[in-house]
Amino acid sequence: MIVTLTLNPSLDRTIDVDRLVQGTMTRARSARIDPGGKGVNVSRALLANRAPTVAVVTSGGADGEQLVRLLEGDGIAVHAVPVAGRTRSNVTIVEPDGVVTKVNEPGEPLSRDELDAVADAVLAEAEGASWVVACGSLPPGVPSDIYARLCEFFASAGVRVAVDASGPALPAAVGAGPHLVKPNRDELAEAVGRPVASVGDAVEAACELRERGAGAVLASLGADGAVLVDEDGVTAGTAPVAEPRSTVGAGDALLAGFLAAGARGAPALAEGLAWGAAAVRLPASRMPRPGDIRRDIVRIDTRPDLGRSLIA
Ligand SMILES: Nc1ncnc2c1ncn2[C@@H]1O[C@H](COP(=O)(O)OP(=O)(O)O)[C@@H](O)[C@H]1O
Ligand SMILES: O=P(O)(O)OC[C@H]1O[C@](O)(COP(=O)(O)O)[C@@H](O)[C@@H]1O
Repeated sequence: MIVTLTLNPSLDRTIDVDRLVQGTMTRARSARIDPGGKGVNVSRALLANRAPTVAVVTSGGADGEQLVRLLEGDGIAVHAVPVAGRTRSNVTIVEPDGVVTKVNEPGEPLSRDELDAVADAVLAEAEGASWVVACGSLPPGVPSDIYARLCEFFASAGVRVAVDASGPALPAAVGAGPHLVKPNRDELAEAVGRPVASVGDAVEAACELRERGAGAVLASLGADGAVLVDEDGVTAGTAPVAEPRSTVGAGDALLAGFLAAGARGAPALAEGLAWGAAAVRLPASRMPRPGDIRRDIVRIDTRPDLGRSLIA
């Protein structure tokens, strides 16, 4: 069982327009609403591929109720923690040439009691779980070490923790020794304080996060695929997509596939890449089902000296 935690879930509103012109009224060609937030997407991808999962989410106001209804309608086991603040909406505007403009609301603050209620929910669901996966931005006012505290708590409980975070929450979590972190290129660069332009830069930065405490680093690199740096060394892979539809949720699908395949080594990386590529071929933040996933396009490099060759 994989328990996901989304402290800042969202209704993901995807709007297709012919052309987005700032400062003008544009009539949309179509629009859709999906349940969102990074942990939510991980659970959505896992469920779509029949991997057992529970999504722990905060839920506030009518939008929070709609989020829970959408998830339950998709058959996802949800542990919703009621909160006073309204659940946010994240808007993605897509133009025919593939240009995507995304505006994410910050979300509403959580009170101390609400954070305690979330902790109790995760604790209850984590009983017997193989992973707790904490993903996404933190609502305003939530301490940036919240994921770190989760890592410390579950380390003593023998439950593995994966973190997909941005900003100060990522280095704080790394220092608490998570089993796995899943930064994208920008998050990796921010965590090490230098650009990550090449795959070699990503490997070097991932090695630094391991030295600082992370057990394994699954670094996603957009169209350049992903690299995995763990106790077995460095593995890199790609899964090219000729006509990307939407990259929203691709990182979450990559993480879900990696976890579903055992979260270690080349086979798990390959599965994550296949799920990530499948998500990119789908519109909005649709998560791939078994029929969407193509494993033949995945290329994995497992040369033993790969790390040195990429960094040199
Ligand atoms: N343009 C693309 N072509 C092919 N695969 C892609 C593309 N964009 C993303 N992916 C896949 O999705 C994964 C996650 O994408 P990325 O943008 O790095 O993460 P995030 O969504 O977390 O920012 C990548 O590792 C890759 O496997
Ligand atoms: O594209 P990614 O990084 O896989 O995640 C997509 C998800 O992240 C979100 O953009 C939220 O991200 P934040 O929590 O960082 O604001 C959601 O709208 C969307 O469901």
